[in-house]
Amino acid sequence: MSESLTIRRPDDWHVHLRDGAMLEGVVAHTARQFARAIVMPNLTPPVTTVEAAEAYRARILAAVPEGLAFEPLMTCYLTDNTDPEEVRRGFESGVFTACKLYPAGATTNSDSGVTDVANIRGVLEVMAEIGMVLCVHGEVTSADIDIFDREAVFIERVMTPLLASLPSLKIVFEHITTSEAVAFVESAPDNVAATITPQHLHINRNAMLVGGIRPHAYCLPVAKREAHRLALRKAATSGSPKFFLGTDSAPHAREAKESACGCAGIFNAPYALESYLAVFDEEEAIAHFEGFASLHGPRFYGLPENQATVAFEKVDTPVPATIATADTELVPFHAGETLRWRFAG
Ligand SMILES: NC(=O)N[C@@H](CC(=O)O)C(=O)O
Ligand SMILES: [Zn+2]
Ligand SMILES: [Zn+2]
Repeated sequence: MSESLTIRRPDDWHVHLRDGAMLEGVVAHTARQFARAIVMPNLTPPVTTVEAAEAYRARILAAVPEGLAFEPLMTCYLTDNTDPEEVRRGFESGVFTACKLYPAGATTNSDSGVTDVANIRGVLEVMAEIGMVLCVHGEVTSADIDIFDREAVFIERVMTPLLASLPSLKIVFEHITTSEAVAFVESAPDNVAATITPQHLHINRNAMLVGGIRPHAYCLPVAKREAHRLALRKAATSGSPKFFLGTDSAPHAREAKESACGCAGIFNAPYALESYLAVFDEEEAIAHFEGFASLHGPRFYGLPENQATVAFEKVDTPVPATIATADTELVPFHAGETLRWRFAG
């Protein structure tokens, strides 16, 4: 008998499901493992209205294979012109679960993002009043700041002043990649939490740059030095309710990644839970896996825990080199490797 593990069904608190043929090709990977997911709004055009979010939610649900119970939780893409009353209406009608702050120009499809948080002050005040979560891509975009420093500088220039001026706002510092972000979240009050991706627990910047440039290890925020990876592993496996699962699975067609100007994003959805569980196993912290994957997120968002359970078996699980969609192929995270656990559903 192989070793096995059963936990409450997890949720993914940060995922890119895209649209059209890509959505059709990727959504089942997420829906198979996760009960709910916070769906990122960085489509072209971005999801900025209640109406657009309702239509996108319907397209997602239509693409989920029959028999899978999956609830997409929609987010509102904030721009300099977002109307606070649209946000309130979307939250109160149950369409928007959170708002997403992309600093303009920080990442994929962030051109319509926010140029200065002062421009969304009215929106943030309404969010604090109604208890709505702000999801943040935490990187500055100034040309004079080195790409490896952009998260740490964001804490000083944006996060700290924002929290000081609106101390009750619920903030998720997403896909954190630095020890500075870990320390910031640990020392902040309970209304500040962070998501951590599988890739930032597994790889440092060498994985991207040593022995040749590896576009499939490139995402934003970019992987940092080993010391940061170790800080992230410690935080994720600590049992602290401030850290929870958010894959940031971000599929791009193979040819868009393997290019002279390759897109940022790692497609980790197919083996997301196996990838996280490997880390908890290596850190001898399997007892904290359920909290990270299934309990801390709903607690932070004020949503119920899932009732269903999922099981894992400790058996070798080879990850394919590529995964086909209708019109392209995707290279998954861990392509060609063997993971030690298998998600058994
Ligand atoms: N993480 C990434 O590298 N890319 C994401 C955007 C994001 O989450 O920043 C994408 O949409 O491709
Ligand atoms: Zn991001
Ligand atoms: Zn993302």
